[in-house]
Order: sequence, then C-alpha cells, then structure tokens
Amino acid sequence: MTTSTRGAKVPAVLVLEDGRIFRGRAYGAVGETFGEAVFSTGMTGYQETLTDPSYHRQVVVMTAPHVGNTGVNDEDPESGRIWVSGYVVRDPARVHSNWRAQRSLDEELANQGVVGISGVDTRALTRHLRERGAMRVGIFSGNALPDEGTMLAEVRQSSEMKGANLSAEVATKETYVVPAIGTKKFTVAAVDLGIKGMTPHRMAERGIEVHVLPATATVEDVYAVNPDGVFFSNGPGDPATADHPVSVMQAVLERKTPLFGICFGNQILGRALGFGTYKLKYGHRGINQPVQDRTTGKVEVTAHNHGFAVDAPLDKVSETPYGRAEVSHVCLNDQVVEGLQLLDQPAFSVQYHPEAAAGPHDAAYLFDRFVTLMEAERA
Ligand SMILES: NC(=O)CC[C@H](N)C(=O)O
Repeated sequence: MTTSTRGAKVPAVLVLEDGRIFRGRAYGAVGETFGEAVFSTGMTGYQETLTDPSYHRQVVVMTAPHVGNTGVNDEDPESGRIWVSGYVVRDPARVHSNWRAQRSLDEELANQGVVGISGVDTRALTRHLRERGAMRVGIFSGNALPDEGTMLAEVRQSSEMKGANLSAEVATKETYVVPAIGTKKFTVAAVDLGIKGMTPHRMAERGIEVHVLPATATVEDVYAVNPDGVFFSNGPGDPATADHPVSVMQAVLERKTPLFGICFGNQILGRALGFGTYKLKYGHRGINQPVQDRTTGKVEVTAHNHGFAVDAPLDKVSETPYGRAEVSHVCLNDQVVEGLQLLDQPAFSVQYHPEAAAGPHDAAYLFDRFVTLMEAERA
C-alpha cells in the first residue's frame, strides 16, 4: 500500500474551447497540454485506456468518480506508453491497493510526463461535452498560471481532431512477429494503425502467427509475408485522412484474401467500399456499450473507443465494387454502424473492440469468425 500526495496542492485549470472553465488540482505531471476533450464511461480498465494508442491527442475525462484505486502494473498496458494527451479525474485514490500494483497512477502519469487534473466535477463536464459535443481543451497546472484569456486563446490555436492523420505517429516503425501460441495454423499480416497489444494476442491464442506491419506498409509488404488473412487495426485520427490504408485494403479486397478490421479498420473498410465517414457528436468510449449482431439478433455488451463512424445504410444491402455489403452490427444506444460484412467475399469488420482489454469478452467470437474465413479459404 502506497500513499501519494503528488500535485495535491498545485492548482490546475481545465479550459474548454467554448470558454467553460473548471478548476482543480494538478494530477500527474505539472505543465500544460492540449487535445480533444472526450469522456470514457469505463468503471475499470484505466491502464488499458491510458495506453490505447487510439487516444493519441485526446484528453480523457473519466466518468468513474474514483480513479487509481488499484495502482499501476506492468502487465496491463496495451502499448509501450501512455498515449492520452491529458487526464481528468474527480477523486484520485490517495491510497492504492492491489496485489499486482507496482506504483501509483499519479506517479506513473508524472513519470511519463502526462499532465492531468483532479478535483473536477466530471459529471458536469461530461454533461457539457454530451450537450455541446467533443471539443478542444487545455489543462494548465502550476503555481503561476496564465490569465484566462491567454489560456483560451492557446486552446483555440491547438489542432483539431477532424482532419488529423495520426496513425504513423503511433504505429510501429519496424515489422515484428507475434508467434502463435501452440501449433501455428495461419499467418496474418496486421497493418498497425495504432494497434492495441491484446489484438495480436487474441489471434495468437487461436494459432495465428501475426506479422505486425507499419502503417506505411505497401500491398507488396502485406503479401511478402504470404498471409492467410489480412487485418487492419484500431488507431487514432480521422479516417477521412487514411487514404493509404484504404488503397492497400482495396488491393486486398481485389484478391479476395480473408480480411478483418477493428475500429479504425472498420472505418477503412467503409471507405474502401465507397461509404463515407463522419464525426460523431461526442463518440463512444467505455466498456459498457450495447451492440446488436444483426445476423443472430444477439446483443453484446462491448468495449468502444471511437469518435468517428461509417455512414452506411442500415436498411438495405449495398452494391459495392467488391460485391454486396451490409451493416452487420449496430449500437443500440444510437443506431450507429458498428460492423460491416461483405456477402460475396470473406471480409468483415467491427467498430468496437472484440479484444476487450479492458471490457467484457462477449465479442471474442469475431476472432473465431476470422479463423473460420481463413479455414474456408484453405479448404
Ligand atoms: N479506436 C479506434 O480505432 C478509433 C478510430 C478513430 N480514430 C475514431 O476515433 O473513430
């Protein structure tokens, strides 16, 4: 059990681009940071949230009121570092206690230079974002802060999420291989647009050797690994900017290689098929979102982290250059497209996170579906 009072007495201010201001105390590193203000409704899994590369350039507000209780360990991160650009909590744990804990959350944020703020009325902030939409934000902490007008001007000069092309900033620069666990059955080329560590692990558990390729990988790079299937990962930024992975995916669809995409990968499949993408008002982030599989009618409780979505018709099968396609999954909160599948070739994707980490495992069957497509191709 460790106690920490780091930053507890240093003032901090959160300034939204529309001029609303919340005052609190420094949490984690002291300094200033900018990003898109978004909220996550996950009650658990803060380490996985912080280290998900899809949160690059986002300031995450936790709706769970008490954060940090179980400290930080070196097993749960989804990547090699924290990616959120800022962190907002109401009541940080002063005492953490868990058999796996190695240090406190505010120590970890400080070590990694992540500026946060605590003591914020996160319920009021979340309601504000829900009503006005996700927007730019700045967190400023320290004993001598700029005046409000200066802070607001800095927030309004910071970059927007719409139009941001960020995959190359978070993805691996070099290809690496995640070996199959047990007998190797298949090889998959996984295009890393900001991949979470649990995703190749879920494939490895099913006998897949995963070659994780940089976001800049070409069609030749993909086929150089002689893949049984091709995967496109989650990742940060605006899918409207992802022209390169869209063209690589179109080449994969041409060849009818089994294809699976998660989150950003679903948006890329949407674009590859000719659908548009758009920015949601405030997005879906958390581990408690109800999604219906429209093929089976079953409802899954699922993990989400997306601010954009695919604009595809829910009520009809669409003709695309790669055959017929339909919306396979839909979010029951707001009818947003949560999955796509092709009817004439082995390709599908989901907007949410079947790998969980954090979150329920209801959607793990989608990895089995990918295996089934690869088996059918081989038969
Ligand atoms: N987790 C993801 O892949 C997110 C995809 C995209 N950046 C979005 O916000 O919608």
